[in-house]
Amino acid sequence: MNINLDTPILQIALDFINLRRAINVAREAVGSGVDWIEAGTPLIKSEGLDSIRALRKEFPSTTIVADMKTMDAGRLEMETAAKAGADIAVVMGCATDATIKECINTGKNYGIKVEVDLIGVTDSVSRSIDVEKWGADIIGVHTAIDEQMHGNLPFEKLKEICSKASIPVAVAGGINSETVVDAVNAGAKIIVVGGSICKAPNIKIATEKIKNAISTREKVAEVLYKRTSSDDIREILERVSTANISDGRHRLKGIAGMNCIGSETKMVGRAVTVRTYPGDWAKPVEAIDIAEEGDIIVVDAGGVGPAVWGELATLSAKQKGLAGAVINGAVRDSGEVRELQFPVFAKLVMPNAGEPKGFGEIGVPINISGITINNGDWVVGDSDGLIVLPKREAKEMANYAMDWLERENRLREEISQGKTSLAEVTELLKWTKK
Ligand SMILES: O=C(CO)[C@H](O)[C@H](O)COP(=O)(O)O
Repeated sequence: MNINLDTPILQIALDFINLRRAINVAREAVGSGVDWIEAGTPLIKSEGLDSIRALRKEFPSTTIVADMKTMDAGRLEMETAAKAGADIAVVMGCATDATIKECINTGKNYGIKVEVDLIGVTDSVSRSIDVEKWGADIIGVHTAIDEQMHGNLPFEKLKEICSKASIPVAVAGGINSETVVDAVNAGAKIIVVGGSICKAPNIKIATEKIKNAISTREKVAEVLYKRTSSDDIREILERVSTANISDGRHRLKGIAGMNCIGSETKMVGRAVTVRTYPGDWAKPVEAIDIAEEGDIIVVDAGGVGPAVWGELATLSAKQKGLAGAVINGAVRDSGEVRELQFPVFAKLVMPNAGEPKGFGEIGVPINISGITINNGDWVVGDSDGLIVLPKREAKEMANYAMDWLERENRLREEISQGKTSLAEVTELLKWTKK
């Protein structure tokens, strides 16, 4: 095959574990303008090289890329990919020189192109020069999905690598309809897009958006398929659910047994922690004045009454622009609190308050239902309950949560479009433990 470099090529990366889902998405994407199809590494690992055979059969005239991510045994892996029907196969740039050379020679022997993926390579510019010298056909500039969760994108070295390479450069790693323009402007000839097409509820619209951005070089605004690199994660946390955050963090435990008073249950903010004693409402109320706009007062009053929070505290917190309150103890005036439409999560509701004695502390680590909360940690509440994001890990947790939200958007669409079930769509039984 010859690679036509006149216009950038759009390659879809099918990062599914399930071949049937992958083929359905590929069908829609190719029909909407995707040029090349990549069998993603998770697909090849879960369904084997049969995934390449199936794609070849389904798309006889489309270029198929096998993202083998070869690290060793270069000859065998390139040979089997070629025999399964791949046109291009991928070896890792961080593999040994011997493996990369073996892949390139095998590619030449079997008539497939070999791409060297520079994921994780420290000196990616000099590695790209070396692999071109050895006869590689494509250089892949790539930011790993896991790295994307820390806010990294593949553009840092892209321009320099493109300017030095005389073979095509492919770029991958969280490309969406905005960043694709940066990729093309930097000189990338092959644009690899996984999530922002494969997780889209509407594959046609998602593909066309990216195709348009490539051809016009104008960014098409996107709210999903973005990862934040800053600590200002409020916008993401307002979009995702506590379930998304939990799933993204390997089913992280939330705080159970706290109910929200009122219908306004979504709450996002940084914790101002308060440790007090049953019924002593002095420190919780003092904390309202210390807190800043958007914060959440999180009180540990031992999980028992009398009440340490009520209508007037709620009104004060609302007026100050706080985002909510969590009371591991009791709340009163629930009717009035509800009317104020301010999220207050509490363990108990009772009529009697205690006295403001002034014991306890503000801004100290507290523990509610086995979950530690430090002052400044992010807290998210919704109709499922509460979840805490430790401040040092919050950015990454928010990005993973967003990824889960995007995946569920796609699954929801597949379930409703196919009038089928979650088990059916995901082939659940096939992928459960044997
Ligand atoms: O090879 C991959 C991961 O190693 C992906 O296929 C590639 O990163 C494209 O997917 P996304 O656009 O979701 O980053």
